[in-house]
Amino acid sequence: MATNKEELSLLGVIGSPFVCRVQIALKLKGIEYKFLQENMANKSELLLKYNPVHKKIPVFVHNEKPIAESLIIIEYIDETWNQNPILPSHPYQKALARFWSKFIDDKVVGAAWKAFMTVDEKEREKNTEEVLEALQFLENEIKDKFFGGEEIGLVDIAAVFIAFWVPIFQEIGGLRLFPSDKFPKLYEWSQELINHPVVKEVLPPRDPVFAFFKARYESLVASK
Ligand SMILES: N[C@@H](CCC(=O)N[C@@H](CS)C(=O)NCC(=O)O)C(=O)O
Repeated sequence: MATNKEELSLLGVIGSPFVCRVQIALKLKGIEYKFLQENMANKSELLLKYNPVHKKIPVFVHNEKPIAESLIIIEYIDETWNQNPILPSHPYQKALARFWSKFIDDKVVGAAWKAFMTVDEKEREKNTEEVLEALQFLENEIKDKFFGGEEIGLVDIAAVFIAFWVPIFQEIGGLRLFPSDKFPKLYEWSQELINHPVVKEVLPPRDPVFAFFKARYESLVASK
């Protein structure tokens, strides 16, 4: 547990899947922290100071020491606070968890975003195909309730983007990014995840997130 001496803060915005990942990890550990709301249209001095390389959120700050990149932050949290482990202890299982969470960032996040944020039909199709191909690997990978087994682990946290954000992009963009008939196991997993009490508490309310991305999509369509 964080002691009184620890100063913990998280720079982020509500509605970011990467920030949400860190919030899930902190909640699973039962760690209290201060949430510092960032303004992405006018990034704060603090963000530029703490993440001068990427200038992105989330940034987790532990006693004035900043850490960037959601998956790296989660590993740091897991190594710093032992309760409710997020990564497996066995080196091989740990390597697999890292492999699949990186796979989600490399193969799903970018392609899903590109499929959604374009009006070019060819781009949509190409990126949708990439997402479907990647999701098939994940569909084959689920053996238990969660990727982490009976409990939520690193891959589940990384994949919250698939469970919560991808269906929003799918609906707004009229895409077939995450069809439940094609990925029944992944769909069932996604429902378990978003209804898990910890995740449910941390997830942003769907309606404003939906409205935010819809407005972005409509302005993209209008600009073409
Ligand atoms: N790989 C990073 C991605 C973080 C990211 O893309 N954050 C977005 C918000 S959702 C951001 O800060 N964007 C600001 C920018 O690109 O200037 C992570 O996992 O933390």
